[in-house]
Amino acid sequence: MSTPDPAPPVPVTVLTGFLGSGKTTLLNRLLRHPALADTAVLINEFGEIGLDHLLVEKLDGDTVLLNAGCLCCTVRGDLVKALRDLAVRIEQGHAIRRVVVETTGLADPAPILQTLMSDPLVLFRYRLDGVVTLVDAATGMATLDAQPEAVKQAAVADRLVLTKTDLATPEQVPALWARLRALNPGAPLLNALHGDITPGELLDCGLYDATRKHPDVRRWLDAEAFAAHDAHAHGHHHHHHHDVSRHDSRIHSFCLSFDQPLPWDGLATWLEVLTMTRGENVLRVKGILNLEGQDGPIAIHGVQHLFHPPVKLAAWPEGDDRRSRIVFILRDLDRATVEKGLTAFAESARREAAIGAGAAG
Ligand SMILES: Nc1nc2c(ncn2[C@@H]2O[C@H](COP(=O)(O)OP(=O)(O)OP(=O)(O)O)[C@@H](O)[C@H]2O)c(=O)[nH]1
Repeated sequence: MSTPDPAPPVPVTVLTGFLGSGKTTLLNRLLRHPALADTAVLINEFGEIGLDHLLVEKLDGDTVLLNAGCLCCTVRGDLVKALRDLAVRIEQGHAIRRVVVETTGLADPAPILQTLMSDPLVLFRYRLDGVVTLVDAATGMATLDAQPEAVKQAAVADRLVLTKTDLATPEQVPALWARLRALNPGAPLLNALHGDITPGELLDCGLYDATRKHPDVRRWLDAEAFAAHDAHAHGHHHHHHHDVSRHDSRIHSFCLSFDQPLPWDGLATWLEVLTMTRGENVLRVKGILNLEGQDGPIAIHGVQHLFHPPVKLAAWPEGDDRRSRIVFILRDLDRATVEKGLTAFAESARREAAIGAGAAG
């Protein structure tokens, strides 16, 4: 008798955005939607008394308050515990099809993402679906100027949502869009007035969904968006060069693509060196790889010094695009340095393999 297949991992959406950017408002609206039936909400509160959980309507046994402050390890410990407890309830037959983690406005999303990549039980039961970052249209510009954490939240997002456009001036919105686009070319820019948004725009943007036939790479890692942004930025170089703020200019978001299959040895060694030496500046890396000696694509995903175990995908993306594409969101590390390092490690691994083959033959 065969054992039944384990339940598919539950998608986790991380909802972030600066203080008062409208996270609770949006979450309340979303939770009313049928697409979010059976969603468990975890709220990571900053401060002694969590008020947000009182504001999340439909509060029931599946809303857990993580009253942990913003110390990274405390947050991680509590989040692991909450996710483990939830996993037990799922096992007992409790219908939970999705998890939303609402972070405090001051939070760095990195430890939350890392939790989803490093705890064995969490890795088994859950998959990161995406990071949704809310930006207040009226105050967003000033917040991005003053708060490096807000810049980081916007840079690592899979979906960017502009809120409170009704309070913004007609000039503020396009200026903010341009700034967010420059920080994070790959994330679709959406609008939510008073939290009103279609769930489909925010959810299911992850890649690790084994149930899909073709991985929806474009939803997960929009390499074309980076190319379009590069072309646009170069065309307008002289116009927006001068108004890039100090925080923004530290962030480098770009996509490298490789036509030839890459040697895993070289790439893995290089990633290890990168995360060991510059881990705190690796805000996010995600990629789909065509590796030498592998038939199918491999997905990689990392945050700071932690990488999710590489995932073998069942098929190449639609259109059979077999190029390796890696998106980098880095601080104080530019494209040229990364490209040079990666290429050098790949070439050296190829040389070693050739020598090894020669010696063997
Ligand atoms: N005018 C306007 N107000 C909004 C909009 N979205 C949210 N708000 C209001 O903005 C305030 C803050 O919204 P919240 O949803 O509490 O924001 P939050 O991000 O959860 O706040 P923190 O938990 O403090 O970080 C509330 O008074 C909302 O009613 C919008 O689109 N337009």
